[in-house]
Order: sequence, then C-alpha cells, then structure tokens
Amino acid sequence: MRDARATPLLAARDVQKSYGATHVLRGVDFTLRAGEIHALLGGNGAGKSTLIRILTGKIPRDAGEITTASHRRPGTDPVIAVVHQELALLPNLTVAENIGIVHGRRVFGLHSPARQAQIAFDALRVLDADLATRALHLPASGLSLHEAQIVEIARALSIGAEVLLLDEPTANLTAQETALFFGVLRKLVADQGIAIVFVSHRMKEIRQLCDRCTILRDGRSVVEDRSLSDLSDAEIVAQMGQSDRREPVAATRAQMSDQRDVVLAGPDGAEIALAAGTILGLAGAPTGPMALITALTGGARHPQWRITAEGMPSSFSSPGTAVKHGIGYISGDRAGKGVLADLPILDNVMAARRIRQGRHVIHAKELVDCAALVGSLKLKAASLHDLPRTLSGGNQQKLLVARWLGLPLRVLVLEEPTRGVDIGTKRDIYGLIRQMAATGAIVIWWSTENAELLELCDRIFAFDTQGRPAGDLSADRFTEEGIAERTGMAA
Ligand SMILES: Nc1ncnc2c1ncn2[C@@H]1O[C@H](COP(=O)(O)OP(=O)(O)OP(=O)(O)O)[C@@H](O)[C@H]1O
Repeated sequence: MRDARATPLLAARDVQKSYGATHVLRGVDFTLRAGEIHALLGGNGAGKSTLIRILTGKIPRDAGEITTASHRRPGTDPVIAVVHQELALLPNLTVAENIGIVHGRRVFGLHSPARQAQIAFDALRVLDADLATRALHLPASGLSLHEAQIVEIARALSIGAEVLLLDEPTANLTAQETALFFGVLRKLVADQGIAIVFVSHRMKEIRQLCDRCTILRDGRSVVEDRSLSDLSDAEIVAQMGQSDRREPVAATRAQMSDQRDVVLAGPDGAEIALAAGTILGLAGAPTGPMALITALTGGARHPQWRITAEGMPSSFSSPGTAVKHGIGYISGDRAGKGVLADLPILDNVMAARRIRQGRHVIHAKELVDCAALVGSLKLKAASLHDLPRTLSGGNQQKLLVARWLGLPLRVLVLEEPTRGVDIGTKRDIYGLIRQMAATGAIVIWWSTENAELLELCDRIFAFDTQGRPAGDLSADRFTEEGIAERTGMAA
C-alpha cells in the first residue's frame, strides 16, 4: 500500500537539459515512491529517455534538483538500475557469469565459479525458479528475450537495486512473454517494496501494470505523479499532445480477391496466395514469421519459403536484390536491421531510392525530397545532416518508414514496424500502410500485438509454437481467441 508520508526514493524538480541549441528538457518534475509502478509517458521525442539517463547519472543535467533516499540503507542513495530494450548481457558468458560479473570485489572469493553460481541462483530463483535451475550455466546468447530480461533484472536485484527503470521493456516480447513479465514485476513490487518506472507507448499495458503516471510533453512534465485511475485514455493522449483518431476499418478493408499475384510456398506444403493490395498479418512464435520474412527480404542463406510471381526470382540472393525487385522492409529492430548508424539522416531516408535507381551519389534534389518525406511523418530532427543517434527511438523508427514512402512496391514486409512509436504516429503509420496497399502493394505484417493485426489485416496467417505454418484464420475466428487457438499462444 502507498504511504503518503514515506519519503520518496527519488524526486526531481525543474530538471533541464539542452544539446547545443536543442532544449530537450525544459522543466521536469518527477516523484517516485517505494512500492509503486510509475508510468513515464509522452510522445516520441518528449524527453523520457533523456530524463532516465539523467536519473541514472549517465548524462549530467544543466539545471534542477534531484534528491534520492534509500529506504533499505537510510542515509545512502538507493541503487538505481536500468533495463533497456537493447539488452546488456554478454552473449558468450553464462547466465551465472553475467550476474556474477557485477559483483567484482564485493564478493569474497572473486572469480570462484561456485560462489558466482550461488549468487546468480539466489537472485534468479526469486523471479523464475525454473529458469534458475535450467539456465544457470548456459550462455546468455541462448536465452529468449524474455529470459534475458529476467536475467538483467536478477542482476540488478543481486546488487540491491531499489529502483528499476524499464525503458520500453515489452517492445520485443510476445503477448505471452509480456504477461509473464508483468507477473514477475508485480511480485517484485509486492514482496520487496522496490519501485519501478515503466516507459511504454501501449495504453493497454500501462493500464494493466501501472498505478501512477507522469506525462512529459515537449520536455515539460504536464502531468506529475497522478493516479492513473483519475485519467481516461483520451485525457492521457490529449495531455501528450496527440490524437488517437480511428478510421472505420471495414470501409477501408480491401475487397478480397482470388487473384494469385504472389504465391509463397513454405515448409510442410504450406501455400499463401496473395492478390495485389492484400494486407496479410503473420501471427505466432517468432521463428515461423521470421523464416518467411528473411526469405522475402533476401536475408536467408537457405530460404524455407519460395516465391512465385511474374518477373521475380524464386529467392533473393541478397537484400539489395530484393529491393531491386520491389520488396520493401521495415523492421522494429532498428539498430540491427534498419538504421545506418554512421550515415546522416538524409542518406538513411534516401537509401532504398538510391538502390532502386542504382545510384550511389547524392542528388541535389534529394534534400528537398527528403525534407518532404520527413515532414509528412512529423519526424523531429534538428538537421537532415545529423546522425540518426541524435533522434529519439520513435523518430528513428519513423526514419525507416520514410525510406519506403511513395516508392512503387510489390511487397512491403513489416516486422513490428510500430515498435517504440507513439500513439499518434502509430495511427499515421497505419494510414500510410493502408495507402500503400491501396496502390497495389501486398503488405506482409508480423506483429506480436494481436489487436493491431486484427484491426489492419485482410487476412491473418498463423504459425504454431514450433514455428510451423498453421494456416489462415477463418473469417469467423478473426478474433484474439481465434489467433490464440491457431498459434497455441494465450491471448
Ligand atoms: N545526443 C543528442 N544530440 C541532440 N539531440 C538529442 C540527443 N539525444 C536526444 N536528443 C533529442 O532530445 C529529444 C528527446 O529525446 P528522448 O530520446 O529523450 O525522447 P523520448 O521521449 O525518449 O522519445 P521516444 O518515445 O521516441 O523514445 C529528441 O528530440 C532528440 O532528438
């Protein structure tokens, strides 16, 4: 239970931060108490990650007060740990080593594998007893994302963390993993009285998990430390300065057709025949959709799926070949599969156009074209000549969408394209994807958000828990339960 008299673990007052001429935080107030799960909300570029970096001491603030008070060890600062979407485990070390490594000289018998294993086991057991028994001596590279996140949290707890900052931790998880993860977090807060800051753009998850919220808008806290139950979804969205307008889906859903413009043949005799303009959703455990996506985008050495379409080879030898044949690809794994980190925003946006036109040199008109693409997505960038890392996460995702906008595509492959994107932009991206489908592009869309698939797709093809094709969802089972049934994964 929340105790109003308790000293906050963390309190920030009027925090400010600029990068050159860009005033990123203009006055943020933030209060966090033990035993609460606090949602930190705001549109893309509002300043959430910057605030988190300041709270953890990763970057200095320009002005403002931050006070901290440990409840476990009065008179000291609480240990604050961050768990990012991009995980920080060392892949070649075992789980025990990954947890043990942060203990350094604190532990008597440094480097003793038995001692390390004991610390790791004790920390992990609290969160997931099965994982503690099963995975202690396995390399971290073999863990699922959900398991890796649990290991990161165990590591934080093993050094006595009282505050956990979770920056979009569910962005890479399936619905089932998210449910497990939330169970772990609730238990932690209830049993150990730690506090959690949760950053997410998914309203449903925020409501499921969080008690209180702070909303940032253009670098200011416009709502500070309010109970979530006092605010409606519409009020939250309005405070973020966004609109959550929905277009009637039935009216825009494409007319189904029997045409076989592109036919995909996969394992176990699976066949997916697609008419131009179809939006096909892929649902189920990641391995199944990923095998199809890598085959279509030229990323598979031994593709499990073959393509039959006029003027196209049955497989692509490289991603560049796929682009030349009119295949577009937007991945939510922006760091790994999209953003060219060492090239400016301009080159990032124009990359697909240059490949299509067989050009490698900059074209004078590109700057104007790039500015128009960036503007149409309301992508916040100080200059097109800056590197992508100066953009917030959601704005980097918009950059990947801008890359394909307006290009004549035969197939647009989407792998969680709205990952990290705020509610208003999500709606904009949905609209753009519908427009692309209306011009005849086939859209193949993998999402772990079933609601997103049900809202936007004409058809949904399911994969089972082993990644094997399990067929199309029939019209009468076009529901969350229908997807759960076909994929074998709880909704
Ligand atoms: N190193 C930097 N140099 C210049 N500008 C930066 C830098 N880091 C962040 N910014 C700017 O600060 C603003 C806030 O970014 P921040 O990452 O804190 O936003 P956010 O609320 O976390 O957004 P998102 O929801 O998209 O992750 C953005 O407009 C971004 O372009």
